[in-house]
Amino acid sequence: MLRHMMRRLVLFQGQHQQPTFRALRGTKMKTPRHSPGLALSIWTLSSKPRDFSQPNSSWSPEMRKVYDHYNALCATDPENESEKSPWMKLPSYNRSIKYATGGIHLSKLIQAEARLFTRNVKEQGATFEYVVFINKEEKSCVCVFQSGRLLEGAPGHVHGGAIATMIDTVTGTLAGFLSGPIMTANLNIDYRSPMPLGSVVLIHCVLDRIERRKTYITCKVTSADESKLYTEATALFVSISVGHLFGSRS
Ligand SMILES: CCCCCCCC/C=C\CCCCCCCC(=O)SCCNC(=O)CCNC(=O)[C@H](O)C(C)(C)COP(=O)(O)OP(=O)(O)OC[C@H]1O[C@@H](n2cnc3c(N)ncnc32)[C@H](O)[C@@H]1OP(=O)(O)O
Repeated sequence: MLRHMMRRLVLFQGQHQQPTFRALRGTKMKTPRHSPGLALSIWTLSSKPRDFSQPNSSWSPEMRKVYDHYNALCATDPENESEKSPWMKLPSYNRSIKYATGGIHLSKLIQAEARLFTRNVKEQGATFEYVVFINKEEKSCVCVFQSGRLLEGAPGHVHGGAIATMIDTVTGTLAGFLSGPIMTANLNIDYRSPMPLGSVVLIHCVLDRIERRKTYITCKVTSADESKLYTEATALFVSISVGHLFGSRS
């Protein structure tokens, strides 16, 4: 019975509205009989995932203002409907695997009820509040990020590891958007000035270049008005087969 249910699972990538990783290398995939939202769940969690990129009451007026600005850029101009905006807002879920088929490693992951690191605290505003907007034409993205009280490092300021987490997440999101399944191979960070805890910052990322399996992204973190530079980074992502995550190197 369990095996039958497992076969009906489909692998999801959290940052995209549509399932993108349809197949694990070496495993046969079946389309679920029901739509993902209606499919039987083998765990007790809601089958309708929460989109964390929606505004919530923990957001400061500044966070909301910057979000509204980029969200408006995503809208199609009503006077020129044939021209689609290059901007799009990415939805964000707290689990990358929702319905998946696979072997023992994958079922262990499910049993562990894995959650995305940046979205695993229920209390809104306590840790990472962020939304990523991608510009498809420019191969760039901007993330609006509000740090919460549980991310303190130096007194009153954001922990360097939390900043690195956000840089990895946003550069990785852009690299994944452009190149498909990837993993971080290298991340270089220069912390230029301390980031006040609770502040709203922008994480700007742009594609530098793609060489074979390597996608290079550059990143700058600034204040919301872009007058202050907090952090600079470069990141290298290497394209992988999804099987790489489950022990296969093919
Ligand atoms: C399916 C994934 C996506 C899931 C998304 C789910 C949705 C979730 C939603 C939202 C998330 C937002 C996004 C988050 C993103 C964060 C991602 C992470 O943090 S990943 C965790 C940290 N990273 C690791 O644990 C990697 C560990 N390392 C490895 O597995 C391997 O070393 C790997 C894959 C990086 C490369 O191994 P090889 O065997 O496949 O390939 P080789 O041949 O070694 O390298 C290929 C090329 O890359 C260069 N290279 C490799 N590592 C390098 C390095 N450290 N520095 C410079 N070059 C390197 C090599 O020299 C080679 O270059 P030449 O093609 O020959 O020119």
